[in-house]
Amino acid sequence: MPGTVELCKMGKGGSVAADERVEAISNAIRVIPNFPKPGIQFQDVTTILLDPVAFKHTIDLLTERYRKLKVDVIAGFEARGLIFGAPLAIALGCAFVPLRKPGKLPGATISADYVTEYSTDRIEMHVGALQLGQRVVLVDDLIATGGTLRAGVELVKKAGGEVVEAACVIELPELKGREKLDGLPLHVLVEKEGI
Ligand SMILES: O=P(O)(O)OC[C@H]1O[C@H](OP(=O)(O)OP(=O)(O)O)[C@H](O)[C@@H]1O
Ligand SMILES: Nc1ncnc2[nH]cnc12
Repeated sequence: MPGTVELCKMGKGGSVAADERVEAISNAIRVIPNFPKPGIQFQDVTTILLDPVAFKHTIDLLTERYRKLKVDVIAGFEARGLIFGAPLAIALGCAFVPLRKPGKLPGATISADYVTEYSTDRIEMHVGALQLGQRVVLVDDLIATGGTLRAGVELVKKAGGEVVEAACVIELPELKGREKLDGLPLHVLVEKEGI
């Protein structure tokens, strides 16, 4: 997979080199053509979850990166960002804030609308989930057009937090999502073709 090694120069990490771990993660991702719409190459991360070694490599690589930064909060996007974000927060010993689809959070919320590769949607965050000035890393499984992450940045800013970086397991570079992030650092483990 071109580019994956360069995307993940961690120095000394676990006992397995970072590039080998990235390759194991990349190999564990299943591609489902034409889901949920014709023309979409769906990058299915549920097959990472079936492989405990690849799943652990994913959380370990992200932990090694964010242990070095001062991070107060990991914010993960429903649905698949919750899967990777929550164990990362545990590993870092910091708070986890879920960013959820409309109507799912029971308390008062703030929201931001966005457009993805195949849908229009909204994310919500609980009022009071973030404290003023907290340093936040946004986590999702994948960046495509960048609409979801951009909405996450908007939400964190509305709540008075500071987004330090965004982290995704997968980037679809052809969809140029990075360009929507206005220079926010984006850390990805694997690049894939999405269309
Ligand atoms: O960069 P973007 O174009 O915004 O697309 C990326 C988003 O799309 C997918 O979620 P989806 O909207 O399919 O929701 P789901 O995880 O609930 O299925 C993916 O998990 C990201 O959250
Ligand atoms: N190609 C893709 N695979 C998986 N999730 C996605 N979200 C947006 N585009 C996607």
